[in-house]
Amino acid sequence: MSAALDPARSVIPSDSDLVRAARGLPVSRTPVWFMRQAGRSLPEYRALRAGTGMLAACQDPDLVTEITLQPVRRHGVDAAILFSDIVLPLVVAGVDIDIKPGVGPVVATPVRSVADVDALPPLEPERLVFLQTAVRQLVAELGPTPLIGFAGAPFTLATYLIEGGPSKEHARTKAFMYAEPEAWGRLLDRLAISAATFLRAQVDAGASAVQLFDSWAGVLSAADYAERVLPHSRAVFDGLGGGRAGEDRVPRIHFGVGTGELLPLIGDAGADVVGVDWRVPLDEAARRVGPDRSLQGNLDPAVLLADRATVDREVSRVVQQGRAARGHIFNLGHGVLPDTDPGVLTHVVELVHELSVSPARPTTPAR
Ligand SMILES: Cc1c2[nH]c(c1CCC(=O)O)Cc1[nH]c(c(CCC(=O)O)c1C)Cc1[nH]c(c(CCC(=O)O)c1C)Cc1[nH]c(c(C)c1CCC(=O)O)C2
Repeated sequence: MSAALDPARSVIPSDSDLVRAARGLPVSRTPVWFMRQAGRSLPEYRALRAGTGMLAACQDPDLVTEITLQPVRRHGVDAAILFSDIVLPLVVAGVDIDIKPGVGPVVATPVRSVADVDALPPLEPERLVFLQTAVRQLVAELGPTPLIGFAGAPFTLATYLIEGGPSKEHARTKAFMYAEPEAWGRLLDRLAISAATFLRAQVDAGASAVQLFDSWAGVLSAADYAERVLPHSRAVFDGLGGGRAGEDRVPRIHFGVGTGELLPLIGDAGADVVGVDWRVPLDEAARRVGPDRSLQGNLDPAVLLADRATVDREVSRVVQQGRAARGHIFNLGHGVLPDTDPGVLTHVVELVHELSVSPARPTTPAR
């Protein structure tokens, strides 16, 4: 059952287990949600999306609301994540991008020169009315369950703009970064402003936490990341406003794949929570990130395709290793794979809760 439907867990989103874990406060049980929890693993998603393009769906507040709620109802996860996409701020600003099924974002005119960078249209906040409508509707429907807003980080968005689509090596992106440092800086500055605008709109409308996805940052060395990328990611968080970590601002989660060597830096960019993929165990990740930040992760999404005994063993290992962190939000190490059995996801939510119930903060009110 979702927290929204469970009267025993009458909390407000800003005091939910997710927000508390992000701040390193005691929780009633380890909060759990899944990256890509809304999407093709759910038959109700496939039914609702039939006949509507991905980018059209993301700009329809009623569809966004319904799709975002589907996994909360079905799995009883501890957070909703807004149904959207990292390229949406670019699309809304007028950049010609399509999301091709089975491929990902494809850019009609890739960014390959200083002139291309300067020609990128800015994101006008007035164009985000649909987004704020969706967030407000969601906050009303979700009750005590927090809504996570998100944006793509400047580097990861730059990879799509420069490559023109998904890429493994990101060779053109790196070549541009090395050969055109000034244009690179200008591109990432612009992307940081648009990401901050996109996040700000969601927070102003009531999102309880934000996640900045720098999915492909792991292709960089720590030195290049620190010098050429981190300052721009930090600018996104700075542009979001609010004070230091605490009650006066929504928690910030920062995630990338293959970032084992970058974990301390990812935290330094301004995160309260560092997202970890499956490559680094959470106890080791906690050492790398230090005592001032919480962790999110990190079950290998492929484990969910294995037998039940393997799932249970791996879930319990992740819960156990997560205890080394200041706070732990259970998640996968990357998004739900489309052919995942949704029943297994529901089982994982129940198991994480069972394994982590804490007597220190009972879920039913004391008499
Ligand atoms: C790199 C990236 C993208 N988009 C996103 C990232 C960062 C996260 C990550 O590292 O996976 C972020 C994203 N995209 C989507 C969400 C929704 C929220 C959630 O449930 O996590 C989020 C958080 C929906 C989506 N975004 C997309 C889908 C699938 C489209 C569909 O259902 O038709 C969904 C549910 C499309 C998309 N968009 C993108 C890709 C690679 C794809 C997959 C293409 C495919 O395999 O068909 C770019």
